[in-house]
This record gives sequence, C-alpha cells and structure tokens, in this order.
Amino acid sequence: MKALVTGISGFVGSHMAEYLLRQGVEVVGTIRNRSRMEHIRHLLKDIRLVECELRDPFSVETLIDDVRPDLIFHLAAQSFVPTSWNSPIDTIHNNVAGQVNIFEAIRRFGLDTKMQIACSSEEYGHVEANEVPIKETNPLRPLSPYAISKVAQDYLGYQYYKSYGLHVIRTRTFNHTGPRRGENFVTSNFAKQIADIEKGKKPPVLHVGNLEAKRDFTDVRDVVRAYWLALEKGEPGEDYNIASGTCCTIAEMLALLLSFSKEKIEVKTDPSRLRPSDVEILLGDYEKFHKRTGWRPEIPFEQTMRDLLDYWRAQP
Ligand SMILES: C[C@H]1O[C@H](OP(=O)(O)OP(=O)(O)OC[C@H]2O[C@@H](n3cnc4c(=O)[nH]c(N)nc43)[C@H](O)[C@@H]2O)[C@@H](O)[C@@H](O)C1=O
Repeated sequence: MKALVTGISGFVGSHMAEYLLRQGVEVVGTIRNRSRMEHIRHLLKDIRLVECELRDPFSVETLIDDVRPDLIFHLAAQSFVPTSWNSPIDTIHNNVAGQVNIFEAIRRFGLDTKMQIACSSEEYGHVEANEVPIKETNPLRPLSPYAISKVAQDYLGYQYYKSYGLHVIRTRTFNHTGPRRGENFVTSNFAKQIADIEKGKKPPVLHVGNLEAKRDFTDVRDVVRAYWLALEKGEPGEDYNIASGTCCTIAEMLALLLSFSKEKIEVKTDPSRLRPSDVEILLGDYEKFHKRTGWRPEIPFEQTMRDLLDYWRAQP
C-alpha cells in the first residue's frame, strides 16, 4: 500500500507520515524547494520525498504518474487565517488550484486512489448560539478568505465525486494542536512565549489577541488517526467533522498553559493580533464520523498542551 502525503514537511504532514509508517504503509511526500525539513528529518530514511509545486499542473501530473498512490492525504495548504487577509488571492489560488491539479491528474491517469482532503471548521464561520454543536448539515458562513478557500476545496471534492466518481472523503477538522504546531497558531504561540520567558529570552509579558473566541481543540495525533480511518472506512463523497466535542475560550486555554509554569507572567493585548472578523465559537459534533468509523479522540487536552509546552521548552 502506497500513500502520498502532500505537505509532508508541515505540522500535520509529519505526524501523518509517522502514523502511516507505523501501519506499514510506503510513504511518499511532496515538498517545495523552500520547505523546512526539521519536522521530518528523523523520518528521511523511511520516506521518499518528491519536489512538487502543487499549483503547477505539469508538476502535479508528473508526480501522480510517477507515484501512482493508493491513498492521498492532501494536507498541503496556506493554513494561517491572518495571512489570508493579507494575501487573499494567493491563499485561494494556492489551496484551490493545488487540489484541482491533483483531481485532474488522478482522472487523467484513471486511478482509483482514495483521497482525503483537509477541509476545515472555519467553513462554518459565523455560528448562532443555538447552532452548536456544529453538525455537517450546519450552514456554511465563511468569515475569511482562508475559509472561502476551504469551502471551495470541500465543494470541489463533492463535485469531483459526483461528476467523475473520484473517491474523495472531506474531513472538516476543527482546531488541532500538539508538538510541532507552527508558532503563528494560538496554542503554539502562547506556549512558545512562555518557554522563551522561562529561558530568559524575553521579558515576562505575554502578547495576545482576542481571548473571547471559543475553539474546539483536538490533538494532532488523534487527527491523523482519524484521517487514516476516513480512507479505510469513510463513505466516498461524504463530509465528516473531526472534533473533540468540547470547547474552551482562548483565555481558558491560556490559563491552562500558564498553570504549567512557575513564572509570573503579565498578559497584554496586542491590537495587531486582532482580526477584521473572528469566528466566535467552533464546537463540533463528530457523531457522524464516530458512527461510520468508531473514532473518538483519545488524548486529553491537558496532555496535548503539556506536550506542546515541553516541545517548545526543548527547542534551542
Ligand atoms: C480549524 C482552523 O483552525 C485554525 O484556525 P484559527 O482558529 O484561526 O487558529 P489560530 O490558532 O490562529 O486562532 C485561534 C483563535 O485564537 C485567537 N487568538 C487570540 N490571540 C491570538 C494570537 O496571539 N495568535 C493567534 N494566532 N490567534 C490568537 C484567534 O483570534 C482565534 O480566535 C487553523 O488551523 C486553520 O487552518 C483551521 O482550519
């Protein structure tokens, strides 16, 4: 069994590769010339890397013809919401074109590859108080260019399944974190600031944005297990929420992180961290996915956050 992981050098990609290797699967991953290798350096002897620009149809066709994967985990994306405000077209082009190129190449070579596409809870966007927990049937009211790009990826998955019978599973994953999370994202950003304060690298002031938002966090190691199950047991063409089924405010998440440290830390709002519009609440219902695959999140949030802080403490 051969799996192709797009964005293998990223946060989720590196955990996905580890999980697949444990299943005895042959792993091929895409990188770009500017990809950083630190998350997958320990895997290099066990995986094959192919340089590929997913936005370029020729590059993708060559990749798919060469690899002819049984499974694709399509994780590569511009995934940071604030970047999408600054470069909306680039985010939309990157996320949408990459996926269309993969679908078209799979079609061209007539492959029966099973594909998981990484959609997002951001697609739900504005959610009314009486609309939680969010089911797959909730309306999509995207609030950022990033969210728009994910709605497009999601519906393209549906359309290519309906039009051409491609085996596509759409996973709508809520926030996820754990070791190696990029330092821009809130959990990692706060954990890194605490670790830097502990190391004496920065004064004991922690900068924050909107602490009122509510998010549903799952451990990345539970998420990659869900992606595997999505292709093993998911129904082609379907969408599935991947979530923990609980949520907390960003302030509560910060309080948890601070409770792991002995430092006295002042918390300060940095207006540049506030967004033109922020999704107020994301709380997912993963019952549909559970019924189909038996998946449940297993790693407690407290453990995830301890592991994340320890990850940053161990960085030079
Ligand atoms: C499901 C979804 O999950 C992620 O999107 P996100 O929710 O935007 O993630 P985040 O970690 O950037 O923000 C979470 C919340 O935290 C608030 N917040 C407060 N203070 C800071 C702060 O200082 N930095 C950041 N980044 N956020 C802050 C911020 O305003 C927001 O309300 C991506 O993986 C995305 O790819 C995805 O698909």
